Amino acid sequence: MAAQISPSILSADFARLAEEAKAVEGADWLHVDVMDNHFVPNLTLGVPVVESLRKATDTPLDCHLMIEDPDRWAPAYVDAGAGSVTFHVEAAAAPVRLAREIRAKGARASMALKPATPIEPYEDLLPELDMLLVMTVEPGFGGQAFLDIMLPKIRRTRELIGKHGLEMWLQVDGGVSADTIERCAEAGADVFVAGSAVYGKEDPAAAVQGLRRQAEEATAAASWACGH
Ligand SMILES: O=C(CO)[C@@H](O)[C@H](O)COP(=O)(O)O
Ligand SMILES: [Fe+2]
Repeated sequence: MAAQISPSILSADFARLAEEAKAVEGADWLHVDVMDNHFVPNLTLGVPVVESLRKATDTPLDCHLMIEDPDRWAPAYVDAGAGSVTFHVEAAAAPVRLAREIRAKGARASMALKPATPIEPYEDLLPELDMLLVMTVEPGFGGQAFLDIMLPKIRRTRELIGKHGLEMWLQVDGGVSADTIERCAEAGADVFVAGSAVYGKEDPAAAVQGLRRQAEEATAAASWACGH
């Protein structure tokens, strides 16, 4: 699968969200960070904003829920028009039931791991998911430095996906930029969230294309992608 870029609107101007969403058309996804000031110490947006964004752009919405009780709220984001819904395993009471519900409602189901959460206890859940998100910063804020110490977890997750012969995607989120995206791709990521590295640039659409090119070149040279 080709590398996919998902610009995070957390780094956009919230007073001009429709324009900012249009500024990255050509991206594979638009990453929407939902924060509730409980699961993370920051507050962003909710279902009504996602409904409005859905009407403002043709780019599919990749909703990253950093909220408590995703079991209750995640289905509402599918109804609001999200094409992919990511919940945090640390917050979910019943991750398998929730993933099945998201899929049954017609969206891609994805599960996120904070930096201190290992992948190994969740190996058996992977077939229930369309994507696994390895956080490469502590969730809560854009513009943080990439955590290199997450690279081994990305590698181990890619190995598990290969071991089970799954088609699922592996997303990285946090500090992904022109300086770090190649390391992520080499380690096995194939969906890249980038906030400040896209919206912090003069030409966000060109930044998306540049990141995609770098990721694709690094993937082509990576051993995990041989035969893909
Ligand atoms: O989920 C989060 C932060 O919790 C991210 O999606 C950030 O919005 C990414 O921003 P950058 O680190 O790329 O600036
Ligand atoms: Fe995110």
